[in-house]
Amino acid sequence: MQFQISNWQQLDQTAQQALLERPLQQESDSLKQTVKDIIRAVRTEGDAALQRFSRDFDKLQSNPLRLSEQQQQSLIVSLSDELKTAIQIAYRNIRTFHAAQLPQNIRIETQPGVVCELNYSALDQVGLYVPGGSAPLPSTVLMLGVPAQLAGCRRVVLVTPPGQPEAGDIAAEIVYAASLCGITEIYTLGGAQAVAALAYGTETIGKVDKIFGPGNRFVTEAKQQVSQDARGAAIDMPAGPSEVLVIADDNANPVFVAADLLSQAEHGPDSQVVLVSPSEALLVNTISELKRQTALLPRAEIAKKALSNSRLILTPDLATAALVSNQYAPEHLIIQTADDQGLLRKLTNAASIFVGPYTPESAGDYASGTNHVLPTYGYSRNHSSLSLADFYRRYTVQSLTADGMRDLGPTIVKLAKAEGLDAHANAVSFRLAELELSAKISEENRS
Ligand SMILES: NC(=O)c1ccc[n+]([C@@H]2O[C@H](COP(=O)([O-])OP(=O)(O)OC[C@H]3O[C@@H](n4cnc5c(N)ncnc54)[C@H](O)[C@@H]3O)[C@@H](O)[C@H]2O)c1
Ligand SMILES: N[C@H](CO)Cc1c[nH]c[nH+]1
Repeated sequence: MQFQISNWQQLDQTAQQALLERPLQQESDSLKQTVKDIIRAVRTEGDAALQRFSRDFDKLQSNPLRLSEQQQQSLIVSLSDELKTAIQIAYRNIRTFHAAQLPQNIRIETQPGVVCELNYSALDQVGLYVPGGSAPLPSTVLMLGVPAQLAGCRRVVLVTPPGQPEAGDIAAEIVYAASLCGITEIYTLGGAQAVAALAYGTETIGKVDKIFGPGNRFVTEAKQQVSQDARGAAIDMPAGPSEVLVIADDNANPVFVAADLLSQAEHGPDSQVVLVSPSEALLVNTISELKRQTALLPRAEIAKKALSNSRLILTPDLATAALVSNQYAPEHLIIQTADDQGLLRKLTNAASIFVGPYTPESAGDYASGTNHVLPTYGYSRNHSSLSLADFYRRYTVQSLTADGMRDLGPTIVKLAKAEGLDAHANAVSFRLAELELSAKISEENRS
């Protein structure tokens, strides 16, 4: 494994930009076409296409698609009590953090007789994508299932690729986590074809309103494509291959830093890990640790591929390290420095931040309570981490009394005329005329 330290100050702007590019951007055209073809096939052939893709990509000779209640129960009983307890603790913390995010309806009288409301209502049908190509992720079930349960979505569908192709089964941990979240509609299906099935529906799988969840590049691209079609489905965010940026100085422990970098490198070959430091010694010591720890990992081959896309960047100081991080806009940002709080104030673009030597990213990945579904590819510049609010739709309600119309009407007429939209103006002025007439009639009746 070869590692190279790049000196930020010695690079010109173009080289700095190139250093912070994500690894997969160059193959995006062929990826788009592959995914487009898969979506088209699912839309035209339905379940038959799902069976074909399950065979081609997931080595399933035939896919029963829906996991029966009986299969779910037998998977759940196969799980050890210890693992069930760990999943329950994670469920509890995630639920506590998300329950505190309950959105509040607003009702305001903006001026006398003019009442405006902002209301939240739970999305009706949601699809949860739980990755399973490289490793089954029951933690992702909790990150998606807990907010769907708290919001009270009527239909919650879970799709995940089969972990054991011979059996066609999915991991027992996934089914148990789903049961805690009250989810029973589960399909053994992954990739772009699962996203297409959720967005458009097939003979077996009913269409949903919004699709949530992370996934590899095929899943992420499919989500983007279906969200651009009005007949498709909304999506949460582009949550693709995992990435982490660590800012560490001389105070950091290279053993911890290397372990944190590897925790994301082991996700998949297209993950990216970045270390930014003003300390050359820390960079050099972390490289030794990366080599030592990688050799001990069961997923060493995957981690090595991801590490070939890694970046080790020497900056003149921590302030520059913060600028590099803001430019990269990482999904996860870990800071381990002598002045974590001071640095925190300079960090603008990161989806989830982990502060201090005892806060590994793994805490948020599994059990602290925050959501691990996060924007990647630099989208943390303008997208947020998943929260309870994402499982609702917002809508407004308004009501004007006659007095409210009398007061506000002339303003609306002026604005509509200024835009040259006479029908808009008429909708108000006809009412104002009617109000004036009925006022005149009551006046006459009184005298
Ligand atoms: N950003 C986040 O919030 C977040 C959270 C958790 C995981 N992740 C990421 O999710 C990803 C999970 O990826 P994964 O691959 O393990 O599982 P996955 O479930 O996302 O993808 C597996 C599916 O990809 C499809 N596929 C594989 N090769 C294909 C090909 N050549 N052509 C078409 N389709 C193909 C198959 O249908 C397979 O079922 C990782 O990259 C991980 O880093 C991200
Ligand atoms: N690191 C992933 C988010 O990018 C989430 C995860 C699941 N399991 C372990 N980690």
